[in-house]
Amino acid sequence: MPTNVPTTPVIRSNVPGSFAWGVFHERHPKLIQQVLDALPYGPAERAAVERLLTESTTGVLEPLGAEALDAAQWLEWGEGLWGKPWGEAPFLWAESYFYRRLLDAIGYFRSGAWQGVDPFAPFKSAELAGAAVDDELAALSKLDGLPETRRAEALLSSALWGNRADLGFQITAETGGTDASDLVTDDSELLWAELVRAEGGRVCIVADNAGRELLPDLVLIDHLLASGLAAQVVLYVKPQPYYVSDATMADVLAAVERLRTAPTEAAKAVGERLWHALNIGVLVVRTHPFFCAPLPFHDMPTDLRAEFTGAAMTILKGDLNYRRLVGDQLWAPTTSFTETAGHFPSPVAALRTLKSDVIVGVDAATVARLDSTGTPWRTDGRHAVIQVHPRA
Ligand SMILES: O=P(O)(O)OC[C@@]1(O)O[C@H](CO)[C@@H](O)[C@@H]1O
Repeated sequence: MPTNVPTTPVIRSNVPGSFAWGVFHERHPKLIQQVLDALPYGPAERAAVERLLTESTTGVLEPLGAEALDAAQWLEWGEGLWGKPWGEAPFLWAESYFYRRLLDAIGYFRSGAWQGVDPFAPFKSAELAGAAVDDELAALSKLDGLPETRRAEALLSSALWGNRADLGFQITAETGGTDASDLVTDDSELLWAELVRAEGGRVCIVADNAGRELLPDLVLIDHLLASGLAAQVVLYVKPQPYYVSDATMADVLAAVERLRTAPTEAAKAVGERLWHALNIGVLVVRTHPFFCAPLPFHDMPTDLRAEFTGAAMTILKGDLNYRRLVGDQLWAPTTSFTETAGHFPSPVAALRTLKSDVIVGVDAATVARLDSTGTPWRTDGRHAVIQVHPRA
């Protein structure tokens, strides 16, 4: 690259007052407290969690212990960063490592009683069992009477705004509510057109949060399969607990069960169809270690790239997947989506509510309007995008 071309700054968490700084210094302390309150960890786990909080706010990056199965992998990913303050690492990298170290601290991977116990399960279960989910499932019955396109639009919209139900975000969100909403870029027509164009193909969905986000995702998946727009859907989930409420296979099973045991016929029927779809392999759930890697999708390994190649469309849900798709950098918001997401191995769509500084693909007039409000529109979860990079 010529030396006089300015590069877009990578986001780091070392600027006091910035969103990224707040995640480490405001959100994580509250999260740690909630984790310690939610399960009766013993003195060793509690002390390790407290040490992690101190290290990640005032200390330097320490590598995983040599006994960890992924120690060598992380040593490589963190080359040049070990021994430096956490805030000097890219925000995307540091946050990902924080969650890996949290699992380490609570003994998730060590053989012993806490092995495999999801530290976020109490929050995820409470949300799934809550009255808000009852209401959302009951509302499904109303969709049955709608014309096909209205129904499809409603399902897409629920999957999009379901992304606001992110338990990590809710720890420090000031708005919390689901009232105001603003779709700052809306490529939904293009998304449907692309799905129709490639009708009967394989659609990949890279999930984000469990519970109130995964349920509408599953309902959308049911629609894609039932309408024939997709012959097969591959749903990608995290291989381990991550970013508080990110969906794992256990969360998929819990959500399907919640649908199957719902009090309304419409929700039950979706649950039954999804169960059957799993049985016959038209719905496949997959995972890959890279989904918890601290890197952008640009750097995905060859085997994962091969999985996405040939998909009719890949739909990426949520804020973190967006950051990993376009790069966790302070792009000018008018930078084109295709310029930043065009590296993805299949046509790609982002369904994301805005909960971090990264944003591309917004027209100048909209940026000016949003900036003039004086509100933190990039991070307050009240705005969203549907962005598509179609087939050439
Ligand atoms: O990916 P998601 O669930 O939509 O959002 C993840 C998130 O809450 O975590 C990060 C900060 O911790 C931000 O990118 C974003 O606000």
